[in-house]
Amino acid sequence: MALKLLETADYTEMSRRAADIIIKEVKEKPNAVLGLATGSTVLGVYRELAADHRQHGTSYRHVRTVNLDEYVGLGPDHPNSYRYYMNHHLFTHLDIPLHETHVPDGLAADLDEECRRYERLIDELGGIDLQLLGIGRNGHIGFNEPGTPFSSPTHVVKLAPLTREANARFFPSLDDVPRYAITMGIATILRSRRIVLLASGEEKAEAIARLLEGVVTPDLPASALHLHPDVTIIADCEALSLIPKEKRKGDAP
Ligand SMILES: O=P(O)(O)OC[C@H]1O[C@](O)(CO)[C@@H](O)[C@@H]1O
Repeated sequence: MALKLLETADYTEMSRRAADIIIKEVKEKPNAVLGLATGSTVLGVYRELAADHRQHGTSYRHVRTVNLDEYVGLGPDHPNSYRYYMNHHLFTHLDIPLHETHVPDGLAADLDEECRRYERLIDELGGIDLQLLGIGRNGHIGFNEPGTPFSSPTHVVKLAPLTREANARFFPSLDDVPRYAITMGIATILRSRRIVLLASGEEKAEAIARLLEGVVTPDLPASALHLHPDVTIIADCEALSLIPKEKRKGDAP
């Protein structure tokens, strides 16, 4: 199945287009299950959702959310935990009940059981209607690093050096970046009914070029998306800078 590719002029337009898709989903299905991501790329989307909620009153009262991942060892009060990030950047700006928002528990005593609980939770919610994804420079989605089997459910992962280095900008030093995380697996992500992947900036150009080459391999975790029937990639010019112009419109190979 072909991935749909939407090129945008810049980060702002990328964020607006993604927010529009989410807002439409929530209007059509007020109790939608949204799969959410963290990182820098999606921040603009969350700003757009917050602004739309303030200005137009789109309601999230019946929406449920599940986040992709969380660092092992960081709790909700830690400013670098993904739970803290989500509360701070999105949930407190919407009318969504906090108990309907879910992030893996990075402090769980039994991490394997936490992974199993998270899988059960997603099933009990009825599955993910719309999953938002960023992409790592090495092509990771969630924290599924190169080599992760496509059949993987939610699991504990040892973070790749490149990922720890890329995320060190949020921490006092590289040493403070956790070495492990819990992440939805690739199989978990692929069970979502619809997927929207965002990419912005030149540092993502290589990963996007490899993804659009169309080779499906665990060396590039995002390439698993070629196996899904409904994926839209929204990428700005810089993220598409390694793709010839004539190949940037419509369906990717
Ligand atoms: O948007 P960023 O900060 O480049 O991160 C890309 C991806 O990496 C992660 O932050 C994990 O490292 C994902 O959650 C995110 O989608």
